[in-house]
Amino acid sequence: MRSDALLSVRGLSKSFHTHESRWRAVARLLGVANGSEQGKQVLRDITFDLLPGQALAIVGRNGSGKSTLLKLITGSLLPDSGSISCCGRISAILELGAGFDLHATGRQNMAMQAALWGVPADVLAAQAQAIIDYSELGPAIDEAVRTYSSGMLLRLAFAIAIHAQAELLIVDEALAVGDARFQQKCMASIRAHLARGGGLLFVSHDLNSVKTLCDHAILLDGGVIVQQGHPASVCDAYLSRLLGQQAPTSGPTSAAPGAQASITRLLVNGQPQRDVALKSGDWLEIAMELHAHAPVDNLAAGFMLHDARGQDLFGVNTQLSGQTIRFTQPGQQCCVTLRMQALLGPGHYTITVAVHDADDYTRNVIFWGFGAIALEILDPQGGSVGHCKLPHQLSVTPAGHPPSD
Ligand SMILES: Nc1ncnc2c1ncn2[C@@H]1O[C@H](COP(=O)(O)OP(=O)(O)OP(=O)(O)O)[C@@H](O)[C@H]1O
Repeated sequence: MRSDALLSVRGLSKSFHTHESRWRAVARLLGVANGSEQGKQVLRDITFDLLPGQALAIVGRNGSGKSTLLKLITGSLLPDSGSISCCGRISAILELGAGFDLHATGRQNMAMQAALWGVPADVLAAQAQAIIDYSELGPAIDEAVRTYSSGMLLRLAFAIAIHAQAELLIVDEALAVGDARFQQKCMASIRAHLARGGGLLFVSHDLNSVKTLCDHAILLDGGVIVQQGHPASVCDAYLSRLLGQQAPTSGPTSAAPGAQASITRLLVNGQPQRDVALKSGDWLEIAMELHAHAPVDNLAAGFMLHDARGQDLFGVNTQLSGQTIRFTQPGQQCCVTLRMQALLGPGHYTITVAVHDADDYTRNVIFWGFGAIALEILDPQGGSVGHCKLPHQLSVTPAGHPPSD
């Protein structure tokens, strides 16, 4: 264990004994029966540390064990083996509404939840109005929680969790139900919590949120950690597994084994280059040549621009622009060309290139080049900040005299 860790998880394993007899459960608890013999093992030998100020994402497909891991950490489940140590209090939003008494009001639930997380009564009394204001629930705070929408449940749950001033905040999927403005407010509060040296454990299928919020990620598959590291590469590895590919392809183009077509050439501004530097406002051309190995219908070729954290900024594909790629016999070829004006702020970007089934990007994946092209935008003129460099006019005129067109 790292001495500076906020949360330390070592060799954690968990099985569920769904059809276990009472006698066998007793024998297992007494250590005279092997727990893994009969149970379904959902987590195996999980080890990681979470440091103060760190935001750690756990990603993985449905059933990979993410929620079980969070339940072990919050103590609502017990592990078969391994240890968990946390230097501080934990506040968690696991399933929205879980832990709330649906017949009690928001205000009453606030008091019950705070007590559950060990918030002292005087701290709660001092914080109560701030929690209510933060939730923006207004008079609904005195209505029964069973009448709340999922967005209102999130407002209450998050307001309580963030004001509990726990060292470790755990959020499982919940933020997705909030409206955009409340989500941004949650994100800002989480960042402030991290800046104060708190930790975040974040489970989400929304990879953009993972990449925006977290600085480290763990990929769970079949109950084991299969990769950990920078969120962008862990998210790429996760998508790779979902798409049935071995590993992210960031280098030269390659065809998936047995694919009905392959990419024979990928040119960036007419060159077989993978790194390109442009001035803001320059044009970028990506040309991709496809070669059929077998008849195939209904393919789409697409491009996604990401920022330096891997977050999606702009995506386009042939299906979205009403064009279909179809090969009726082997040997046929086509070229897909994207011309795009780089109306971008200075910085580093990547572009993912993919060819897949037009209706379902997880099917018939011919090629998926994560961040296949690295783009640097140079902007000697400056004049604005942010990812976009939109055509604009900014003027100062005497009051009452709007600028003329
Ligand atoms: N109480 C339980 N009894 C038996 N099996 C369980 C129980 N809870 C979870 N499981 C099983 O454990 C496995 C992991 O479930 P878990 O909910 O942790 O996955 P997850 O990664 O959070 O999935 P999702 O993304 O769908 O929320 C699944 O196969 C699930 O069916």
